[in-house]
Amino acid sequence: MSTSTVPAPSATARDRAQQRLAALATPPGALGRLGDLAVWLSATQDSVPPRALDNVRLVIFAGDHGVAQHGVSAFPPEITGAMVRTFLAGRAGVSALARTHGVHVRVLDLGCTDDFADLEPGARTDLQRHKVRQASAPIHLADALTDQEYAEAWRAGETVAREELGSGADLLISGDMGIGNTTPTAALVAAALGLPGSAVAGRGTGVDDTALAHKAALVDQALARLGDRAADPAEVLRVLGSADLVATTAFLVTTARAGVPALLDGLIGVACGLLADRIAPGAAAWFAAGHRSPEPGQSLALEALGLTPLLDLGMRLGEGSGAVAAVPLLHSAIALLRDVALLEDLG
Ligand SMILES: O=C(O)c1ccc[n+]([C@@H]2O[C@H](COP(=O)([O-])O)[C@@H](O)[C@H]2O)c1
Ligand SMILES: Cc1cc2nc[nH]c2cc1C
Repeated sequence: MSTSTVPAPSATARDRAQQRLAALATPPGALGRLGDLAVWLSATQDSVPPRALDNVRLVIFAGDHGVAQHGVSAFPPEITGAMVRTFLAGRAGVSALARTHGVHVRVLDLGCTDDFADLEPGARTDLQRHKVRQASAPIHLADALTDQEYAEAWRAGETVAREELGSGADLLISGDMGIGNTTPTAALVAAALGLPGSAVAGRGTGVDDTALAHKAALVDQALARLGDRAADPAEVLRVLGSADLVATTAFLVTTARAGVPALLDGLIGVACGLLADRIAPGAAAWFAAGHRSPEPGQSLALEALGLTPLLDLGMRLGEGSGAVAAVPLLHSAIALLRDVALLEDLG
């Protein structure tokens, strides 16, 4: 794993895109954030106007979390495997959105308790398996992963990113599936920003007030276990994360290093984006935020990354769904900077 700084998107292309935006046959600033988005895409592609995005790819990182056995979710852990099967059947929320918006979907199992052994060989083609372990350890009681498991999960995330980039991806999205995963991701944000559990804990799949207070207390217990290891972001990820969260972070770092933009989803994607930027400073310049989740930890992490989400629809599904829902806005931004006449051409 390399921790050096990530080269920034092209400043020259950004300046040229900004000039083109200012020269369009629109009142200054009239395209609002779509204009900013087009400028960002130009900088990441080193192209003015930006090229069309015709190979947008989503990888859903799936895994179970030991903490899910400790009263932090409104749903049982068995839902994780059941939803992976639903992705394979193309019937999940994100499947419908991805089909509508032409986004390619792939599912990677890093640590589901379900071994999917009963799946027909034909049905397995969309499920890649790199099972690091069956569920991470409960983070308030033990380190989520060993050093070896961490390294294995990191390599799996790097490999899947390279494969997706090798398929010609021009925008990558990370999605997640894992009952209980809003607890470790809240803990990751808390550790990265020096906040207590009560500031980051949210309702996830819809827990009541009692479970919410319990969740915040478990995050505090996990932070106390972490102690001064909080100074090392890779160690934070190993102790408080999981195989799927490590792989997601590696995927985002690898994407940024390859100079390809990524669209972040809800709490899970943004928490991993924050860790990616801590592990590989500068990575965040390659990220845009698809949507705002009601999870407080997501808003805190977005602010720390300097990102404003494109959509604010109250979505809290995960799976990459909020990012996929924002993909049409990227197409709109590109079309505007590419196709609108210049003021000087009006005659
Ligand atoms: O992306 C989000 O911000 C988000 C917010 C709430 C729930 N989720 C999804 O719900 C699951 C985690 O919720 P929980 O309550 O089990 O921690 C997991 O599969 C996520 O994809 C995701
Ligand atoms: C049904 C269901 C679908 C999900 N998708 C992502 N997280 C989820 C959690 C549940 C409970």
